Amino acid sequence: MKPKVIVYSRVPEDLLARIKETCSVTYYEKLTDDNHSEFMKELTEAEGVLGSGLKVDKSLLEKAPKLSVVSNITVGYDNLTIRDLTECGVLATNTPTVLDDTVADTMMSLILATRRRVVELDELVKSGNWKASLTQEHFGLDVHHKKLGIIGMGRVGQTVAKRAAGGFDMEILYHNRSRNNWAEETYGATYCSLDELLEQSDVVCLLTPLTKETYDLMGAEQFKLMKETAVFINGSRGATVDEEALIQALEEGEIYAAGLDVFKEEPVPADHPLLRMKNVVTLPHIGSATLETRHKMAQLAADNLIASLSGDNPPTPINPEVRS
Ligand SMILES: NC(=O)C1=CN([C@@H]2O[C@H](COP(=O)(O)OP(=O)(O)OC[C@H]3O[C@@H](n4cnc5c(N)ncnc54)[C@H](OP(=O)(O)O)[C@@H]3O)[C@@H](O)[C@H]2O)C=CC1
Ligand SMILES: O=CC(=O)O
Repeated sequence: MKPKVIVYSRVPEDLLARIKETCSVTYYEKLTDDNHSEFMKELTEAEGVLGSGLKVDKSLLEKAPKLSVVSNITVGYDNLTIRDLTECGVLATNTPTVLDDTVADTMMSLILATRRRVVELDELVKSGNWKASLTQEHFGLDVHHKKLGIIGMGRVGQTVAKRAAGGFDMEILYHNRSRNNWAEETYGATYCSLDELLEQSDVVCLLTPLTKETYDLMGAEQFKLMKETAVFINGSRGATVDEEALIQALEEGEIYAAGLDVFKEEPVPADHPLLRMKNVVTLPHIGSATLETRHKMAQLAADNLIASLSGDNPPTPINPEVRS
């Protein structure tokens, strides 16, 4: 008999068909209040779940006694309490690497948009307010030959460094808990303490996972260390930033601008103060959202699910010790 799985996010048709070859699938394009009770009922029989964002911890695992794999269609896995999954013998998988280039492109777009005021100037032109040659008050700041500080020099961070160093002649600084020799040798990246990075960078790009350690990593103290001409870019998770402190830093001119792909509450409420600021460029958490990359991520998630359920080692496990 085919194992029962729940796919709880929208996935491309060809991949859904592939999963159906080996699994009996209950499919929800997304989880809503309307399908919640049906989903919870299906979960009691499910051996696998695949999608993005479902919070999985002990309380959910108690209601899913047959579950053996949770396949995330994301690289970040702050929605999963890995200790609980491992204790219950449930494999967790994610989708690293296949999205690095696309997410790095998104980060570059936020860097360029904030420093060169792309969105603000687009609005000026479209609103009919371009009446004469622009003067200094509308000029932006350079990106090329500036210092880029990457907090979280991992797979995505390195891919941003590649673009910034190779294409924009930027000098790369970085902060991790441990040294990244490869980034140092390949991109000439310099390891710094967090404070040094904040003090020296013209662009600060946050790309750590969300963990207990990185929750509110950027707060009032950190923004005060940044240059008045520096921009802050967040591609990690909204909860790595104290948004009140960010608003204050922007209002008081402690930093020049911010580019945000992620927010503490998503979707961000329409009346959020950050959305009223000209020097804030926002995106709706679409770092990896191109058709090509989202297909690759869903494919890897499907490979992880199918391999795990057939007793094979999945390509990208988070807690492989479950199988040893
Ligand atoms: N906006 C979007 O759409 C996307 C967002 N993301 C986010 O980006 C994150 C990073 O992805 P990826 O690059 O693949 O992950 P990696 O694990 O490859 O890189 C994460 C980096 O963060 C560093 N890090 C972890 N904890 C800390 C800390 N407390 N202080 C400083 N540095 C830290 C790690 O180094 P060390 O261990 O040495 O500290 C590592 O270099 C994801 O977890 C996700 O949250 C990813 C993809 C898309
Ligand atoms: O936020 C996206 C991810 O893949 O993580």
